[in-house]
Amino acid sequence: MTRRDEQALLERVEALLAEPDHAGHPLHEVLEALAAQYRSQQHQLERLISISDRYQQLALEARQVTQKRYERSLRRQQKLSRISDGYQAMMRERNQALHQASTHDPLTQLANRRLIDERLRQLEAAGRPYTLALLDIDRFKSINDRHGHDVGDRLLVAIAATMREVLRESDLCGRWGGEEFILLLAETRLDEARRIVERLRERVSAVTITSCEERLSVTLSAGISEHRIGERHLTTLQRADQALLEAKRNGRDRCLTADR
Ligand SMILES: Nc1nc2c(ncn2[C@@H]2O[C@H](COP(=O)(O)OP(=O)(O)OP(=O)(O)O)[C@@H](O)[C@H]2O)c(=O)[nH]1
Repeated sequence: MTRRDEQALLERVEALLAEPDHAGHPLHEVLEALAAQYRSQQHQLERLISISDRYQQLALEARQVTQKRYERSLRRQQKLSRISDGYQAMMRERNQALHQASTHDPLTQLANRRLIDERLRQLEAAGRPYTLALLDIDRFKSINDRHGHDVGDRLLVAIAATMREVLRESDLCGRWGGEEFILLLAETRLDEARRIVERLRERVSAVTITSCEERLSVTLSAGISEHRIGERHLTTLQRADQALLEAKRNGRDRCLTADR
């Protein structure tokens, strides 16, 4: 029976009870008590339902407040983590830039003396074989004197770019001084190093830049030395330097290996 049916039945009972003809009927009193009992129960049930509805409403509101608070705090955390990510990325970039600046030459972007020194020490400590070459641009002063320092700089940058192109990933090329470069060829014997440096010398001599409609190019002299087991890298460097001096004395635009 639905609630509506129950209500209709109760109304019928109450209507019957209200009829004067039924007053004094033996069932009148019992039925009246039953109807009153039913009304009271119905009232209590409605109160319970209303309390339960209010409780559910309160629980729903509490859940919504908690949900909103949670979403607000989540948005705040997401914003904080975006700021922190951005900050970390900026720090990473700055660290990389600092590392690049401390290990590379600002003009040519080649490795600087500090990085080359570090690699030489590492190779020496690890006992790994290597050959190194010192390369010096020939008569570079005359380029600066005739065309100015800026043109000299452009030529240095073009030469450095060619060196990067010619060399293997594993080779390290650095700017050793003003117009002097160094190559560090790990796991490379003297003969192979000589071939590499010769190729580099030819490629550098083909590099040209234009200044006042004049095409400028230069040549390179190089001294090559293979590291000997147990010797300090400074000694290897000194031999390469000697070979470079010899190359200059012998007319430049050439590549000499140190005596073994
Ligand atoms: N443009 C420019 N010139 C530089 C730089 N560093 C050094 N130099 C110049 O390089 C020239 C080197 O001259 P020198 O040492 O006399 O040697 P060179 O004229 O190359 O002659 P050789 O080495 O004997 O063949 C000098 O004029 C320096 O000023 C630089 O960063 N930029």
